[in-house]
Amino acid sequence: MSGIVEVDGLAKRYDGGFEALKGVDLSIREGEILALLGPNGAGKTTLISTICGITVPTDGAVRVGGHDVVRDFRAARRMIGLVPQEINLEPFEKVRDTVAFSRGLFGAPRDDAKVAAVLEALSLTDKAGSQIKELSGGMKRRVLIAKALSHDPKVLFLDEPTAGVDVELRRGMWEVVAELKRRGVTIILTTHYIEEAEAIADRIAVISKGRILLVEEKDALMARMGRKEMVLELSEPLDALPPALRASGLALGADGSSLRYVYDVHAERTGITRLLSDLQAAGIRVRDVTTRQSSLEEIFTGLVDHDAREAAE
Ligand SMILES: Nc1ncnc2c1ncn2[C@@H]1O[C@H](COP(=O)(O)OP(=O)(O)OP(=O)(O)O)[C@@H](O)[C@H]1O
Repeated sequence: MSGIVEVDGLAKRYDGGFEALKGVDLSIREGEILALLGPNGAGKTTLISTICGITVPTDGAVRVGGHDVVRDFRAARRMIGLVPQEINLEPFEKVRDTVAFSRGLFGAPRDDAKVAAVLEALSLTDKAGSQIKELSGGMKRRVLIAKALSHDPKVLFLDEPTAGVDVELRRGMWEVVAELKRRGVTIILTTHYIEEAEAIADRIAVISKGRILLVEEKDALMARMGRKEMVLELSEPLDALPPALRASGLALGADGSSLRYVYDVHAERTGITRLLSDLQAAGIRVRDVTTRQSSLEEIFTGLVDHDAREAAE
C-alpha cells in the first residue's frame, strides 16, 4: 500500500555544491504521526521544504496524495499544511482574519464555518476576535497551526513545534497534535527533543547528514530500549568469574571490582533473584547495585555517532 506521502531517492544539492539530501526514501502512512529526529544541519528542513514543493530536488521525486510535488505542484500543495518554526504573524490582525486570509491564499472559497471549526479544534474560539498582539506565545503557535489547517490539508508538517517553549506549553502542544491526529490529519514533525518524539510519535525517523538512518515504530524501538543494565560493585575484586557463574550472563569489569548484567525489563523473569542467590552461594559480597536503562536518546546518539565515524573512515 502506498503512503499519503511517498519520497523516492530524493537528493538535494544546493548551489555551491553542498549535498543536503543524499537519496532519501520515505513512505508516510495516512493518519500517522511521524517524528523526524536529527542533529543540526541533518537536512530536516530541506526534506520538509522539498516535500512541500518549496525547494526543488536535484534528483528523485515526491508524491503527496498521488500528486508529484514538482509537476503537479498546486494539487500536491493543497493537500499540505506547513507550520514554520518562526512566528511570523501580523500583530494588529485579528485571529479570525489571519486564518481566513491563509485559506484564501490556497484559492479556497470563503468559508466562515470552516474557519470557526479550525479555531475550535485549536481552542482559539474565545480569541477569534482578538488581535495577535494580545495573545500569549502558546496561543500564537496555535494560530500558526490554524493558518496551516485553514485550507483543510490532509498532511501537516510542524517544524520544531516546541523549540524554546517551556514544559507546560510543550505538553499543551502535544495535546493539540494528538487531537489533530484524532481528526484524521497525518502529522510529520521535526524535533530536537527526543522526549517529544517519545511522547507523541507513532513512528520515528532518524536523519543524519542527508540520509535516513532508521524508520521504526516507536513501540518497537521502545521494546528494544527495554533493556536495563545492572552494575554490582563488589566488596572484594575478583580475578575471574567463578565457574558456577559462567552461564549466568554476568560480565566481569576490567578491574575485577564490578559485575555487569543486562536484562530485559519486559521479560516475565529478569533472572535477578536467581543471580543474587547464585552470587551469595558463590560467596561473592556485593557493596552496591545500580541500574540504568538505555534510552531513545542513547539509541539516537549511538546511531548518529556511528554514522559520523563511518563518514570519517
Ligand atoms: N539555501 C542553502 N544553500 C546552501 N546550503 C544550505 C541551504 N539551506 C540549507 N543548507 C545547508 O544544508 C544543510 C541541511 O540544512 P537543514 O536546514 O535542512 O538542516 P536541519 O536538519 O533542518 O537543521 P536544523 O535542525 O539546524 O534546523 C545544512 O548544512 C545547511 O547549512
